[in-house]
Formats: sequence, C-alpha cells, structure tokens
Amino acid sequence: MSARQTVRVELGARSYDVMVGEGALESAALHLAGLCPNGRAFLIADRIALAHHRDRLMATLEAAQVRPEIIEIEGGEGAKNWTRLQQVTEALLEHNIERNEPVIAFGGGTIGDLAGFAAAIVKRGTRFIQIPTTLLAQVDSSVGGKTGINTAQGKNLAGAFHQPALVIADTGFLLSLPRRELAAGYAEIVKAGLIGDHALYERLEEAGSQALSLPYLTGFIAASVQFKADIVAEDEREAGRRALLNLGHTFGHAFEAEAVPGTLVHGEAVAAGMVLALRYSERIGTAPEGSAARVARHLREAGLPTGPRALPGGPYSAERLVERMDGDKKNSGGAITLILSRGLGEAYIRPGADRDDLTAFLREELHDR
Ligand SMILES: O=C(O)C(=O)C[C@@H](O)[C@H](O)[C@H](O)COP(=O)(O)O
Repeated sequence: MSARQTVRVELGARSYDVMVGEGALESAALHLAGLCPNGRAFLIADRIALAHHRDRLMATLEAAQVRPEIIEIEGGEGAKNWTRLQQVTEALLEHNIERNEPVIAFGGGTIGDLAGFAAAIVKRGTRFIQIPTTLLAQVDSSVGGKTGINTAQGKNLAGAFHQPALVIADTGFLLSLPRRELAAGYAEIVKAGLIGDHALYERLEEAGSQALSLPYLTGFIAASVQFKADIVAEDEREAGRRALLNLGHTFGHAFEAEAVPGTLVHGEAVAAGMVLALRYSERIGTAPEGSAARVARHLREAGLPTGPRALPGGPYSAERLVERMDGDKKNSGGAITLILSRGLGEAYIRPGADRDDLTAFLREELHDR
C-alpha cells in the first residue's frame, strides 16, 4: 500500500489526474502552476477547512506562484442553493475571471458541487480544480464532474456535468475530520465494493474498524476512485452504467430531502439507502438472503446508521419518501428507477419499480421491524 497514488480519469482531451495520499497537496504545486497561466486562481473555500489548513494551502499556492482570490463560505447542504450560487457566480464575475483561470473548490462535497456548478456556468465554463478535504469528497464527489445544487423539489436537481482539470485528494486533511464525517465518507467506499468490486468489499470487511485509519484509507480511497474513474470514462453523462454509482442514493436522497434540515449527513443517508436497496433486492428475489444483514453489520462497525428508523432527521413517512423518489433524475416513463443488487459486488439498474410495493416495503421498514 503506497503512501501516494495517482488515478487517471480517461476522457480524451479532458482527461485528468486524481492525486491521492498524504502530501498530495505539496506535490501538486507544479501541476497547479501549469493550470493557472495568469498566476491567478479563485478559491471557493469552506470556512472551517480553510481555518484548519490555510498555511499549507497558501504555501503550496505560493510555491506554484498563484495568487488566490478567496471566497469563503459555510459548507454543508445549506451551501447548495440558488442564493449561494448567485453570490459565488457574481463574485467570480466581479473579479473578471477568465475562462482559463481556475475556480478551486476547497472543502467537502457541498463546496465542490456548488463551486463546480458556478465554474460550469460562469462565462459558459471556466477551468475547475477540486481540493476535497473530506473523505466523502475525496472518494466520490470530487471525481466525475457532477456539480449542482438542491432545489425545493429535492437533492441535486439543478446542475451540470463539468469535469475538473485536477483533483488533489490529500489524506492529511482527513486527520482533522470529526469521526461522523469520516464514517459518512466511508459509506461511499463500501458502495464501490458493493456495486462491482467484491474483492474490495471483502478487504473492507477484513479491515473492520481499522478501515478508517489512515494507512488503510489511502489504498481504499485510491481503489474506489479507480473504480469510479473507469465507470466515468465509459459513461461520462450517465446514459447507462454510471447510474450504478447511485446505489443507495435513490432512497438516500429521499431521506435527505425529508430530513429536518441540518440533522442528516449525505453518507449516512446513503448507508441506510444501500441497506434498503439490498433488502428490497432480497424481497424481489434478486439478492441472496442475508446480504443486507451482512452489509448492515459492517456499516454499523464503521459507526453508520443502517436502518431507516435509526436515521437522524426523522420521523419519515413511506408515502412522502416515495413522492420524493418520483422526482429522481434516473426515472423514465413516469416510473421509479432503482439501483438494486444481485449479490455483494453486483449492482444492476432496475427501471419501472412497482410503486405500491415500494411504498409497502418502506412502510414495513419504517414501522414494523
Ligand atoms: O458520480 C456519480 O455518478 C454518482 O452518482 C455518485 C454519487 O455518490 C454522488 O452523490 C452524486 O453526486 C449523486 O448524483 P445524482 O445524480 O444522484 O444527483
């Protein structure tokens, strides 16, 4: 397990590197210099992450001879709204950003989603760099170019595909993360194993609670990023296979949309969503009995909630959750599309879910167990 690894996302002329490991930030200075031809960059930074890591970040930008214009914002789902998008976009325009000058997202997934969306629309697209500081952002949201904000109707319902030119996933940033944030990010690593990498899933189980320690994490982050990079290279705009990366998200996004604001974090919703997807797969006979219980055990070991009744932000109603799922981006022909499982390491796309059965299932999961 090496300390630093680089994963390449192959997208022809828009290919880019994801640099993973401790010290990735410092080692990216030359690369950053090349992406800032005017010696200027626009740093959209999470206030707390910046307070923790300002010295390191500024030293690297200085080494790259890049002068940052800093736009500080509060991270969290509350950042992903129209008002913040307008503020950030107008701030970039007030600085008269040019298209080859990068917007740099520094923070968790919500900052990356917001900053990436602003970069996608300002002057119809400027260069974009991700420096994710949370596990969830390093392992998942900073890679693949999905950007966006939430709307009153639900999660991520306005956005654009806008690939970064570089992702710097420095695992040193993870040392300052609260345990809850770390666990939330871990859910997305488990997701990669469950979708299509059985060997990775088994390694995670073997590592047990050690999986969240830094020496293990670097390898697991790189493995999940590689898994995602291969899917994105094959299906950048989610015309098919990329939808598998949504395992746990159809349920998870519905919980997030219904939760009391500020109480539920994305990775927790995804963890519970994955267990539900497995349980539903067992119910309709595609996944072997016991799959959901096995995954729930592992997720619990990492400190994640796995049942909808234990999920913060409730109580939840089956009918309201299904209404939220009606608005999911994967749906077609007016029917809900789910990402389900044939067993650990084999997810599949199931269009046309039976709405009544889904409601009955959720009612049972929420009340009767
Ligand atoms: O990159 C993808 O594709 C994913 O679906 C990864 C998800 O883990 C991520 O949360 C993504 O932002 C969700 O996308 P959405 O299309 O369901 O909004």
